Amino acid sequence: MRLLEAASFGEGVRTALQPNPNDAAWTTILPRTVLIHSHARLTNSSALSHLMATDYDVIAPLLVRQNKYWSNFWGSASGFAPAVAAQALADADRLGYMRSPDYYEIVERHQTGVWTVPVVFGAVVLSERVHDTLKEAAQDLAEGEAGWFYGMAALAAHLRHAGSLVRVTNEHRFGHMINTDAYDASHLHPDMYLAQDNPAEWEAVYLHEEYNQFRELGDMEDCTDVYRVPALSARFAREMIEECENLGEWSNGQHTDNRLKGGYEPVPTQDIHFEQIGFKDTWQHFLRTYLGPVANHHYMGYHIQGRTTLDFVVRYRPDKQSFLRPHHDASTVTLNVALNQGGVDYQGGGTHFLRQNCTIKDAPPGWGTLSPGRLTHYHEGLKTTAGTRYILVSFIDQV
Ligand SMILES: O=C(O)CCC(=O)C(=O)O
Ligand SMILES: [Fe+2]
Repeated sequence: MRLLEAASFGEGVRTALQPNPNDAAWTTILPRTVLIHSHARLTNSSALSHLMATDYDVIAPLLVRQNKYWSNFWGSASGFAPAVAAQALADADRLGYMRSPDYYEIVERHQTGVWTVPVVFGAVVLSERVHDTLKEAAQDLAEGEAGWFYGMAALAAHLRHAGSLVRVTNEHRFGHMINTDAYDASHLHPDMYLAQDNPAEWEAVYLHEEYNQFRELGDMEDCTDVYRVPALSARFAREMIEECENLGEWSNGQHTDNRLKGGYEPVPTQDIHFEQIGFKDTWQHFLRTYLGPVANHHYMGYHIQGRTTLDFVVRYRPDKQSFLRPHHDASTVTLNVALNQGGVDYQGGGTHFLRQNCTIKDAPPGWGTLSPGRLTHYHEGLKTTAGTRYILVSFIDQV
């Protein structure tokens, strides 16, 4: 097997099929050619062997964006000029998407099988029988400039001319497509914002690795109704600090705050609100999807919808704001997540609950605490005596 990486469809196919003539291995026709786009994730480790076991001219595994209907095949298409191979590229230009009546059934795997379709993207296995057609399509594409879409559309036009059928199979779960529509390069860490778009990838990197064990963590001894939550990964914690420091627009910790509706903050911190770094939507998704089950487990009957009064990152420093005086939060439940390591990155600090007389201190980055707001858990931020302490705070309400 030979593995090739290419920046475009044309380049990839040309390199695979028209190789260096001095390289003897390249002059043989390969029994199969597999094209895989960087957005395709074949998470089923048997995906390729399932596909190789078939003997179709062209077969693609069904790959769908997570929680979406967007997939790597078209159920139907308009604009093919039949049997005019020379016009393949013009065809690709004219090609129009049409949804077939059974599209949803196939995407949701209510019906499984092998389906004949006009065009596929993402990942495709081609038999040696269509080698020449693949070569023609590659020759059609100008040096390096044709992208994946035109490449695959031109290939589909050539295959149609040659009488070869393009198929997609949903007989197995093969994997999914990455969604980069919302990728915003203006963020320092754009992937951190894609929790909703690519949940599997996001969870693997940004959710705490022990998240699923939250049920095993009971009430904290001597700290009634306060719960430790394995919320976010250490990498999330680091990147969140970097994202905030990259923006650098920390408030000055004064009572007057024009980011707030009333313009007044009774218990001001030096902070950056999630609106300022464009993280609000992602955070609401996190609360609904991941924190909701935790809150409902510990505080029976409490369902988080993603509504909060404020979400922000606080920065404590001995020379700037170093502590926060006792107060009640404007929340029903507060989530307070450590973003860096007490005893290492800073000295002192911690959350002290006055009525319960307990202190949460030196939690590892990514670990959070849930505590009731407004009435029972009067608390303060203890003095940071050296270094910089960062925490993420979210004031959560059910309605
Ligand atoms: O420093 C802490 O852990 C407490 C922070 C806090 O109470 C708040 O931001 O409302
Ligand atoms: Fe607070």
